[in-house]
Amino acid sequence: MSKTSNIMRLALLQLKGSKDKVANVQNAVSKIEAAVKEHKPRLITLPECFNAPYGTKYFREYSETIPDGYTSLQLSNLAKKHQVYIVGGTIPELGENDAIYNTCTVWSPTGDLVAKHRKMHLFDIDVKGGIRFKESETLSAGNDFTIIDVDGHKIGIGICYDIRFEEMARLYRNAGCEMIIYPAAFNMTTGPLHWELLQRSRANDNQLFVVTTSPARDTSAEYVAYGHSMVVNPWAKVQQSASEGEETLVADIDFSEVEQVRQQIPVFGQRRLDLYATEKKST
Ligand SMILES: NC(=O)CC(=O)C(=O)O
Repeated sequence: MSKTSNIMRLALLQLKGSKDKVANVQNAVSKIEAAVKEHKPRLITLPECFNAPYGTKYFREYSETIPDGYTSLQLSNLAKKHQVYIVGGTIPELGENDAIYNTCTVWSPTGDLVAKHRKMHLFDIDVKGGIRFKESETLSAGNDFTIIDVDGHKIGIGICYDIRFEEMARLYRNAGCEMIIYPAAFNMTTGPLHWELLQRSRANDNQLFVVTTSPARDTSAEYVAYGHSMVVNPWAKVQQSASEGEETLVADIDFSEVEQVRQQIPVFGQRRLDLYATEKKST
């Protein structure tokens, strides 16, 4: 698709969550409706695990099939009704052979499912005195990279822990991406340490926009999300950041900044590919 404009308005919906799936989805519906009415975004992003509690004991219980499950149908209808792209955060997906995935769905303005990204790197950490989490107890990992085209701009999709793996972001850059969107739920241990650092690092490594959308922070929840949904520009500057609560962050993206930084700091062409390379293995 050829580039129709360098300017794109995003709405990042930092949403509260609960153990009530229907209430979670209906909250997303109302916030999407409000964002469209007030801001007319081209693309809307939702948080990781926005329709369910973020916890290994909940994933199977809250899982649903894609694209015919309840949450998918709601997002598809909204995308078509408002003629907007929706990067639908993530939901627990019931996949083939009864496997469960942490999956991001992307809906076009015609309501079609144009991409489905399954979290490639499962969040398995054990920080002493901090947090222990082991997605691999119940989830399977995805094996595919996901790139969408919005108005001629290639956008990579990753999910939360995927942001820690610079090879993935580099491969998106190598494929021509100007932005990477990560629905993500960092926590109160790793959030203060790494949330902004990782986004600015991936943006700087690859001279592209990095966009993250977190759940709102709920200190009564079993998993307390960090919040601070963010847009980082290709200069690795934080363009905009939400706070901790439920919030809609509206950002006007100027993709011409990507070319500007790449021309002024031309690291991509200066790589010593005679000595090293970042390569995608065929699966
Ligand atoms: N929750 C995640 O997938 C990742 C995370 O919180 C971290 O990397 O820290």
